Amino acid sequence: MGGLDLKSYTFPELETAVAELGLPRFRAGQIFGWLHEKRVSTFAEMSNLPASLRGQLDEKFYINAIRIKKRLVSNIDGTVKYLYELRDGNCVEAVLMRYRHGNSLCISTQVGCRMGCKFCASTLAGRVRDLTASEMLDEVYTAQADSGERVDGVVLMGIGEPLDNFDNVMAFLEILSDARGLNLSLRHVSLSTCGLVDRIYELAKRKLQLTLSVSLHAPNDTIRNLSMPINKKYHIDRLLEACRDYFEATGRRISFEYALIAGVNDAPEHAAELAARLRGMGAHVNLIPVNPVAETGYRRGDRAAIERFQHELQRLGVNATIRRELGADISAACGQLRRQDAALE
Ligand SMILES: C[S@@+](CC[C@H](N)C(=O)[O-])C[C@H]1O[C@@H](n2cnc3c(N)ncnc32)[C@H](O)[C@@H]1O
Ligand code: SF4
Repeated sequence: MGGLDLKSYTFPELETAVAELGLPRFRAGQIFGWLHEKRVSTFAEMSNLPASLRGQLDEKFYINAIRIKKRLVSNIDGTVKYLYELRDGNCVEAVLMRYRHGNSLCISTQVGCRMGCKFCASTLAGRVRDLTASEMLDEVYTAQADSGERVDGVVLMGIGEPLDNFDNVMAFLEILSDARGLNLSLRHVSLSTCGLVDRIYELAKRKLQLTLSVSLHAPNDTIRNLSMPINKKYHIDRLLEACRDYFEATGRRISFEYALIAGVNDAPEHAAELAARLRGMGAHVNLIPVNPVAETGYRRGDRAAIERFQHELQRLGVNATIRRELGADISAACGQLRRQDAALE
């Protein structure tokens, strides 16, 4: 087995690799199909390739695979949380959610996270490494194979900051949406970021059809500085400027995530401040009652406070919804994912 990760190659990269091996171009299509349509795990299974070529591939490349180390199923709503073990023994989590309009998989993009948001379990032990494109693809392929159901949408909202792993995430999206593979339209993909401004400009240039979600969680710098260290580098005004640029460049509306923390950011005046900042952006605000993480000490307000916040935003002309909670009994909600099984720690 070779040392190069063939499943992470985009189709054009695979065409180049095939040319370098002195092979005819059509081999690239065959190999890509085996990896991303039929999703085989060994070169031996690529039955329409000559044995000599399979041997050649095996010498130079490997086919990534991940293993389900643990699967938890919610008794409330059937949500499934997977603890996946990667080739090097590191673990990440993914969550399969079933909605009326189809199945959505929330995937991890890094082993851990270095962004340090105070309310988030994924960052508690820092960042170990980025995930490769093939590992992100395998989160999807493995959930599909295990559940026997198609994944209709993917959200990059698990462990990690996707824009801190930019190149691998871009390769992942290219392969995921390739018609020769899973062929999942980027219109069914949401990428969530804590707000890496430079990368938002970079992403805008690509004009992808995905939905960008920005984790805002505060109406001003004073509050945001307390819980999100990234805000010290990119203040809210700079972040929202990048969001406006993104909207203009792509025509895609941005969704803002706002986790309501009791007594911190959930007063009606915070809603008014938020509405004033988002005016004219066609923005959608997703309100999330902050999820409990033992180490954080943050608590959510009661339902009435959350609804009051939503109504205030709506009254001021900002579209706002309250996120439906899935998998509450298996710690599968936003910010509760870890790179180790909490029960095993
Ligand atoms: C875990 S992050 C991963 C994606 C990216 N790093 C980000 O921050 O947007 C996904 C979403 O969960 C939110 N989140 C983190 N901890 C949370 C908590 N305890 N309660 C509710 N949402 C939380 C994040 O702010 C973000 O909107
Ligand atoms: S909320 Fe996102 S960026 Fe912040 S620590 Fe968690 S995973 Fe990282």
